[in-house]
Amino acid sequence: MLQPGRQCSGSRPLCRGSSSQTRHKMLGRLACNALRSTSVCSTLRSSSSRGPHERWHPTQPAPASSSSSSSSSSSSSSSSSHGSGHLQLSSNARRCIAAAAAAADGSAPSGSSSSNSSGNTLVDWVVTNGGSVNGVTMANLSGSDGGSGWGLVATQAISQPGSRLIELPRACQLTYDESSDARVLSLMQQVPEELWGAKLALQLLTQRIAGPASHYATYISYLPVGVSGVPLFFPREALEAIEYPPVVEQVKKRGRWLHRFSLDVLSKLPGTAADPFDGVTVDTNSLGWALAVVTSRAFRVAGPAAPAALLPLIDMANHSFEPNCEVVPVPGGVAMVAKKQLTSKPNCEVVPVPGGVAMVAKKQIAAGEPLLLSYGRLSNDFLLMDYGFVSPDNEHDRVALRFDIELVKAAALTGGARDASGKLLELSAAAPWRQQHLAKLGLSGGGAKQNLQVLLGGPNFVEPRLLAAVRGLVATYQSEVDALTLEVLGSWDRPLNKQNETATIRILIGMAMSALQNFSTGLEQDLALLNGGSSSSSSSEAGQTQEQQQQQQQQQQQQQELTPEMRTAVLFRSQRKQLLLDVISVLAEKLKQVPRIAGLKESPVVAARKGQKPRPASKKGFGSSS
Ligand SMILES: C[S@@+](CC[C@H](N)C(=O)[O-])C[C@H]1O[C@@H](n2cnc3c(N)ncnc32)[C@H](O)[C@@H]1O
Repeated sequence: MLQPGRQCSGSRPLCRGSSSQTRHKMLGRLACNALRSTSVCSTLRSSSSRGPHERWHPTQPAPASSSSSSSSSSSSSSSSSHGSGHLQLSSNARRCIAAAAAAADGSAPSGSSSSNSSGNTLVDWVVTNGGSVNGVTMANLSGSDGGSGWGLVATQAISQPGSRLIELPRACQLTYDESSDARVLSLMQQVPEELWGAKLALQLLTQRIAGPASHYATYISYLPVGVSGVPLFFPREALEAIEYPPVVEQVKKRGRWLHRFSLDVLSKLPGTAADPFDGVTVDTNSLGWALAVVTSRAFRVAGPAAPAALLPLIDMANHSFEPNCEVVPVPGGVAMVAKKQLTSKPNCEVVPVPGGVAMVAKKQIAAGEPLLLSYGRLSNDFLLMDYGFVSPDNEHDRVALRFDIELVKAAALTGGARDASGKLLELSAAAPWRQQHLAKLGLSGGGAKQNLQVLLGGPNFVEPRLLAAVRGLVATYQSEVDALTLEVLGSWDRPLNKQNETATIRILIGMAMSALQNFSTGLEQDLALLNGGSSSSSSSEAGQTQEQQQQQQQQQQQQQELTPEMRTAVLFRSQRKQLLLDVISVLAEKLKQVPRIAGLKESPVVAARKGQKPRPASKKGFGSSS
């Protein structure tokens, strides 16, 4: 599932992240993940090492490789100086990219020799192309804004919320519409709708390959060489170390699509009339780079149905959940333009001018303060997959579980759930009314409405749908469930009865515990890894053999040498565990409170046993039934 990019003001997220590292290492990893083929991996892995946050440079090859001997129009250049397995570039591609990079003098924040030293060129480019930049500059904030790489900073105090800091007319946005190259549009039609980022990636690649001829050459020279934090480029061991199937599967799916599309579609283009890439073969690596740039930076300015856009300069703003800026659409206008035939009467006409976008201040901002945007209310899954970082204490974070009745049954055992007579609960969803209940929640019955992913975390700690499902499964009688709306069943305020609520909470605890058990390590071990192996569990114990001690030392050394990707993977999974533990502790507290809930009745079974007349389930106070 790809996340839609950021939208303007208030709706979905807008931008996607970047960071960088060695391009070829990254590309090799992408291919490895996609192909799982040692030979291809080792071929692509031969790489030169580059520092983080590097940008394209005149001496640096483009992320597009020649089709080598198979391409008629892209005669292979001499092989690269980076080693025998290095990807070869067509001389055409080299020329283009070199010139594109030469169009800018900017540099990457790492301060490496190949990087731009300022963002002035990009600022100038925006202004030259009809945009405006007021009191903003690009800066390497070295993480002081909570981000990484380039950031934006206020050069003067901004006293008025709503002040336009950067304005980009349509001409400054890298996007596509019906007037774009028909060959690119035709390629885009072969991209599945949910991979919206890949469509814009194809457009980005045409501009990249066009080199200095591209209107966007300056902007492209500021794009990161690699997007290292994004798991699409993780080595296999780091990807597996994430240990969280919703992310790992999605990353693999993206990798597989990239590989297939480049092989089945893009590799066949050179030499044909359908080729928009000037004879340059766009391979998995090139497409992967473009996709990662788009998913980490693109904005969906015109809503999820319209094409995404790259917004030069604005996309240098780093993310915060408490941003001081936002991106808003600027309404279009009209312009009076001369007709082609000036001799005709009238010789002028009024034409609509499409709207642009602006980055505006949300609040007062002091001079020197970083300018930050929210990329959206994203869980760490999406921050990691699309932007390559995770946010600690992310209130939008959730852990996704797959709803499966067998897992719920196991969770009932793990959580020690009991039925109204005190016996261990034996759940069954077999009764038709239970199936209907689950189907109403989209958790059974198949069909388009089925979505088996349920979430833990967030303000309710448990997705209401899951709470409603479990309460329904635990209920003894159909009438208990039928009497209530799904909304009521999914609300913590409206427990069914004491026994049902107790068993429900125990099952939910059991689900969270089972999810924790799916990880191969505990939270403590992860924290120790992140802290360089300094946990008490890793200290030498008396009575250890020499071999054991050596092994332990080796482990500690590995811990200290966590690669950046491994570190990200371990950090991510440790946060999943922390979230699950938090959910368990809140649920345990709720469990304690059940006997104290004022007015909460006994289950009909217990009530009957105690000789009370069971009250019929009532809709009173619970809203209308659906
Ligand atoms: C739209 S770009 C922002 C500009 C980017 N820093 C650059 O150097 O080009 C998004 C990328 O910036 C980095 N980034 C942004 N906000 C961040 C944050 N809060 N923490 C860590 N990295 C962040 C990530 O690499 C992300 O993929």
